[in-house]
Amino acid sequence: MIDALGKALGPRLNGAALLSVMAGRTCEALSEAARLAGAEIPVLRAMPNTPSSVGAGISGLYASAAATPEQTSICHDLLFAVGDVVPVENENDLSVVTAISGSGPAYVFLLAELLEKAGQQHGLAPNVARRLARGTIYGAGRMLDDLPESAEDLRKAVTSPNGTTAAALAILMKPDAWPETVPKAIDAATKRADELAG
Ligand SMILES: NC(=O)C1=CN([C@@H]2O[C@H](COP(=O)(O)OP(=O)(O)OC[C@H]3O[C@@H](n4cnc5c(N)ncnc54)[C@H](O)[C@@H]3O)[C@@H](O)[C@H]2O)C=CC1
Ligand SMILES: O=C(O)[C@@H]1CCC=N1
Repeated sequence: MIDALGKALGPRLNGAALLSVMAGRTCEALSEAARLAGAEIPVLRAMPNTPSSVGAGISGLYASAAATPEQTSICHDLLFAVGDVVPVENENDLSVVTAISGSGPAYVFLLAELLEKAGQQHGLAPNVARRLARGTIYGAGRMLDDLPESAEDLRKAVTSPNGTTAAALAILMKPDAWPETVPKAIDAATKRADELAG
């Protein structure tokens, strides 16, 4: 697709910079595609995420050496219009950025799905379970954003001694549960981003 796009746009690209949001595809491969299409242009790569659609995105941004500070600044501002921007110095880091924040909303949505289903299995009406699951994730996200405490400290503050949270976390924090599966999932997504480089 990028090759076809290059062919169509090539002659008009000179003087421009290319900001790609494609997972995996490297600046070098994109520069080469543009070069084949007759344009020598600097390439920058961003990894945004879907919360950008509600102005709450977070994007990793990498500028190849060929990009000018002005081009980098324009791309930063473009992404900043829909959320926060984290510059990365090494292009390779975009793979783990993709795994954490690019794909990350899906992990949170999965948690929302599972909380909602569990609530229903315990007899809550679907709309009640849905409101509770979504409201909880929204509120916890707000706390993470607004408060200076670490995620660990916020978790501990919810966990009353010998209470309900401790009972749930004893399952989720078993060594072969989230502490093992979350890093494994991030490894798999990072590896896939590397593979998508081609
Ligand atoms: N979905 C996400 O949260 C994010 C996706 N990306 C990147 O955005 C890109 C698109 O991802 P998605 O939107 O998830 O995929 P998608 O498969 O949902 O959307 C791709 C769209 O491109 C269209 N398309 C495919 N080939 C085409 C062609 N030759 N000419 C014109 N249109 C064509 C398809 O019909 C489809 O509407 C990928 O490179 C992905 O890595 C980046 C950050 C986040
Ligand atoms: O799933 C994907 O490959 C893309 C990249 C990040 C989010 N969606």
